[in-house]
Amino acid sequence: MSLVEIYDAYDVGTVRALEERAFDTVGADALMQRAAHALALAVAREAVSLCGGVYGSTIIILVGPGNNGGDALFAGARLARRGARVTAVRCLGTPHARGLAALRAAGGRLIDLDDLGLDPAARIQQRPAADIVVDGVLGIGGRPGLPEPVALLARACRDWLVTTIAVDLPSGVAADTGAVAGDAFAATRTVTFGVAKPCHLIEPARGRCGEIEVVDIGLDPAPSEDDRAGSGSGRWLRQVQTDQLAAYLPYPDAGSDKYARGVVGIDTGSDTYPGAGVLSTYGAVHSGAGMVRYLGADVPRALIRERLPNVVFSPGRVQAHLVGSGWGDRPDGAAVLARLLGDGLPTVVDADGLGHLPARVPATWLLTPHAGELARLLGEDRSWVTEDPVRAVRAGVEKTGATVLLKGATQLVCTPDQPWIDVALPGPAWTAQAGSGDVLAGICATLLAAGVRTPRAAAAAASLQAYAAHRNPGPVPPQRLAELMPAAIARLQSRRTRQLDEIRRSEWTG
Ligand SMILES: NC(=O)C1=CN([C@@H]2O[C@H](COP(=O)(O)OP(=O)(O)OC[C@H]3O[C@@H](n4cnc5c(N)ncnc54)[C@H](O)[C@@H]3O)[C@@H](O)[C@H]2O)[C@@H](O)CC1
Ligand SMILES: [K+]
Repeated sequence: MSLVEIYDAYDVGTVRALEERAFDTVGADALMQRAAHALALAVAREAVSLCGGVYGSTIIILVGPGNNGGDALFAGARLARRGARVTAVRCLGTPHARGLAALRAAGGRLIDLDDLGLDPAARIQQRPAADIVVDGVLGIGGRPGLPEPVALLARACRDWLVTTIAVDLPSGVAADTGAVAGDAFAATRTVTFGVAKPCHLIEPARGRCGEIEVVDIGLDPAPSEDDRAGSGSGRWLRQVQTDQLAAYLPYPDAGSDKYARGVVGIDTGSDTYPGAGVLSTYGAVHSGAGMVRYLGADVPRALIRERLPNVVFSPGRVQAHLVGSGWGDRPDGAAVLARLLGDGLPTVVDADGLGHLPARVPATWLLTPHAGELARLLGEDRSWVTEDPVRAVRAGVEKTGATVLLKGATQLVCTPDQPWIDVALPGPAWTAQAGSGDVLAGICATLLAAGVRTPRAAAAAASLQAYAAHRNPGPVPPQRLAELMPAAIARLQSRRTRQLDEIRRSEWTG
């Protein structure tokens, strides 16, 4: 998956509300035909690249009992009319009647899943005999998980790397949470309709989607508050784009001094865990702070003094605080946080600091837990967080009043009184390593000290780290990745300059 393709995602209830409105204006049949048309085009493009054309390509259409299978069957009919050899495979229940009739009329055929000859006892399944598989088993009406032997087929397609195009979403993933409870299809490409759904943005489901294509079938792309409220959960996720990241970062101008860029006060690390203090300070220093004051324990202090001569070690004016990373069991933790609460400054609380939070904190405070830390904060199991990270990050905000950045494969930012949840740019898997979170906390604090609003600072910091990691792939240690941050910021600044030039030009010509 490339860095960013899609922007807003809505839960199934909201999508259903949008569809209801479109039924009234365009009609259900037209919606399905538009979906089938877009799907057939995507499959045809794949057939051209794999087989040199649609004519003569072999396509298997996997169909379930709902409209997802209907989309797939109508697309199969279009492809059969262009000379593809199309076989539909009945996977669950009774296929969409009109879709099946259209496929048959175009020369396609229907077989049962048993006819594919999968053997549950075999260690290695036969390769499904198709150039392309279209997964129309389950869409937004699907419950997570796949019954056998559909699960077996999903595994066979995945193991043989069969080019698989998912209709709306890969069957087996949970549309609203992004969870993958059991087996699910792993698509090469997912063609989704109207708007994206949370599973297209949240891991592990996102990793099953391959390239994602959102096609316009006539749904309103901007649901109203009523559409969202009607859905019960009202999930609205917004994927940060690289252009937005470039616009969110603070850049100094000729009149900026160190206070305009921001002074960060850091009390992280401990004599037992000095590395966290060093790394969070690296993060702050390399993401553009005007000045960093390190006010933590002696051992990290000595290490920082050796490595970063620009860091100041005396107390004084600061514009944002960062605490908690690598504190370990710190007896005065609660007292430190209570004192900071009185300061009224934006404050990042990371890692061990989260165990000392006052009952309520302002939304200018940013908590940066990973799944285990958020679970502890909420008195839940870690799995409660990972099975539905959107629910969990919202619960974190409700419990504390703070803005919460939930770290992990997908990084979510939730803040009080904002109806959507920001999804940071996805980073490469290499960023999952000890120390990444400490560096990230430092970047967050720098952006807060520069005056960036807390939720925006959190989404931008997490996205900046992912962006830098994408530009420097491989097992780059966190301190080195911090050192690569200036080049990433410079690149984003050039991008921002180009954006502003374009805006000015269009204003002149427009
Ligand atoms: N509603 C609309 O306006 C449009 C819907 N479209 C398509 O329709 C899809 C939604 O259609 P449906 O609501 O019919 O839902 P699905 O096609 O997702 O299937 C729901 C059916 O599958 C069964 N089922 C669900 N999970 C199961 C499981 N784990 N094991 C066994 N059976 C299971 C359900 O009992 C139900 O019968 C969308 O994803 C999209 O592909 C498109 O045609 C575009 C327009
Ligand atoms: K599907």
